Amino acid sequence: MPVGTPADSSVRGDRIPAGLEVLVEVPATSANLGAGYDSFGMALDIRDAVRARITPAPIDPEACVTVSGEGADVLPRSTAHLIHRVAREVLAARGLELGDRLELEARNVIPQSRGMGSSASAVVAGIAIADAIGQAAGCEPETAAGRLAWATHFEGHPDNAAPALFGGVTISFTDIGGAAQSVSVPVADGVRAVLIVPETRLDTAIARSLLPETVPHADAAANSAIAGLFAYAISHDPGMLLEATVDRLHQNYRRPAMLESLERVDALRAAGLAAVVSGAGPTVAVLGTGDDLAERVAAVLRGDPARILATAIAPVGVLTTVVDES
Ligand SMILES: Nc1ncnc2c1ncn2[C@@H]1O[C@H](COP(=O)(O)OP(=O)(O)OP(=O)(O)O)[C@@H](O)[C@H]1O
Ligand SMILES: N[C@@H](CCO)C(=O)O
Repeated sequence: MPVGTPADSSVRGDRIPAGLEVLVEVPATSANLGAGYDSFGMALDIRDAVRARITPAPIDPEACVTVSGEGADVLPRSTAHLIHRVAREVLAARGLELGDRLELEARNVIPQSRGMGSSASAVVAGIAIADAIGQAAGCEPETAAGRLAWATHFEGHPDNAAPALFGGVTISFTDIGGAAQSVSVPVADGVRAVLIVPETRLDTAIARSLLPETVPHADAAANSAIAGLFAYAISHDPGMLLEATVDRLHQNYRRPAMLESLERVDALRAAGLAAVVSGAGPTVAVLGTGDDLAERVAAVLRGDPARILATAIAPVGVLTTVVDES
């Protein structure tokens, strides 16, 4: 877990300006992208927005978060809310205690528990809010590596967090020192994504519990070749994306938990479209080119009730605006 260093060791909560307002906008993400289990990810042009405010006086810790849109009926309104919890923990590591003065207003559009990185987006929002508050209190900005380390600490794996932080298509890995790192891969002109989002939800923890402890060596070897091919196809030759998105590590093991999603993947791939399970599912992502990609997907899935969302790959990750420095 990273521990940010205050620029001045006397930095404490009383240095946080009352009235400070920060707006963060975080993209949805699609992880794995076929062969890149727990590694590949891409940012999507769909964003949750969170406004954070430092109140002049302490507020009720049971009612310090408002939520509209996705999850409004289930997410906590208290300091137990994921974004609140992340922001407080990151600030505490910098010696900054908020003392019940952080108010959040979340406007959510990213579908939750569907494989579109909603939890990573919430974690990244908390990290970005903490960083902006920390800087207003005199701390150094968090480094890119520090942000990714924090996100990995909360998420357990960096594949969704990296594109939510940095945008585009990312390849995350653990470096030889044991730290999460990521690199950005250029995306060839015209590559876009179509998401097929069902009403059903699947908890990532449940999807992960279906994976075996070990896989056959032949599968690992084939998967590593395809993972390398993906980096080439997405950046240089999108015509190879169908070949470059074959997975042998996770999708089939998870089939029992999302039969319809895997049927969609099979049907789309049989029609020549590069379809994969998005993250831990049950959303399906299709990568390809052409203005008519969504129509081609819809033609294969005719009569399917799942929502079809056409989106660009977002070139930038989380956006932070200090609205009022007070
Ligand atoms: N905007 C949000 N604000 C607060 N908590 C959230 C938010 N979005 C997601 N969460 C929390 O994360 C949980 C969903 O996480 P989960 O990892 O199961 O799915 P996901 O992140 O949408 O999918 P995936 O990781 O496969 O892309 C929600 O049940 C909720 O607890
Ligand atoms: N790589 C992760 C993404 C979802 O968090 C998984 O497939 O479980």
